[in-house]
Amino acid sequence: MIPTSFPSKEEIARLSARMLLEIGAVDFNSKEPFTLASGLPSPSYVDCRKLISFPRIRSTLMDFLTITIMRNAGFEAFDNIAGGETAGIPFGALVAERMALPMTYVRKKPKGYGRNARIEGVMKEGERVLLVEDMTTDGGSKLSFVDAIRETGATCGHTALIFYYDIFPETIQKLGDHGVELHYLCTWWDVLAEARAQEAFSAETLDEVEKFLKDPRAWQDAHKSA
Ligand SMILES: O=P(O)(O)OC[C@H]1O[C@H](OP(=O)(O)OP(=O)(O)O)[C@H](O)[C@@H]1O
Ligand SMILES: O=C(O)c1cc(=O)[nH]c(=O)[nH]1
Repeated sequence: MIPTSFPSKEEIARLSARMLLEIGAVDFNSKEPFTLASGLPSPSYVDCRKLISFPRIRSTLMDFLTITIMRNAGFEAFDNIAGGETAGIPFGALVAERMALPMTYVRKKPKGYGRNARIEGVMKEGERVLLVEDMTTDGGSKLSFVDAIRETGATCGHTALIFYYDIFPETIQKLGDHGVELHYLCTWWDVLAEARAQEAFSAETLDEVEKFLKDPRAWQDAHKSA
């Protein structure tokens, strides 16, 4: 069903951060950092894939994402919703259902056999495609997905996701230079504020994470061989 009530951006961010914390989708470990898709280390990791297993939270967040897309980009702005392999696919399906639009998905790489496609489902020339993903760190995967969509002759000027790192200042610029606008529900700053309010992790852990969030490149340089 198409959502018709529009909570404020701030309320959406606060509630989304709380939901991610409540289901244990947020992990902090500065002693054994996570390796990101970019290959770089991080003391924090958000696993939005877990959301699909929690129907109440999943449904509320997908309503929030649909509202955010319509409020920011327009109510009739898209013809086709594309999920990014892998984590973006279920969210793409859930948003497409809410917006009553066709759905497709984009592979990270051509399949290698069969049609050797990167786009699955039907995507037509001239269609306005919204790329739906779970999250973005530095936007690298989004550029590749958008390029695959554009190769079909469709247009793609927007990507919508649940979680945006918001610590690499060049991310929005990089996407903007590629003609892509970013829409999201919450960031590390929302999660950190909520984690502090709830005392969800030790103060020492949160201080170390904040150090990373404030200067991620310096933190990564110091932990590259960790
Ligand atoms: O490159 P960015 O735009 O900053 O986003 C980071 C990517 O990392 C995750 O995917 P991952 O490579 O872990 O694959 P998965 O979706 O198959 O789990 C996530 O789903 C994003 O696509
Ligand atoms: O950049 C990534 O690979 C990444 C970071 C993160 O916090 N969560 C995730 O699923 N991927």
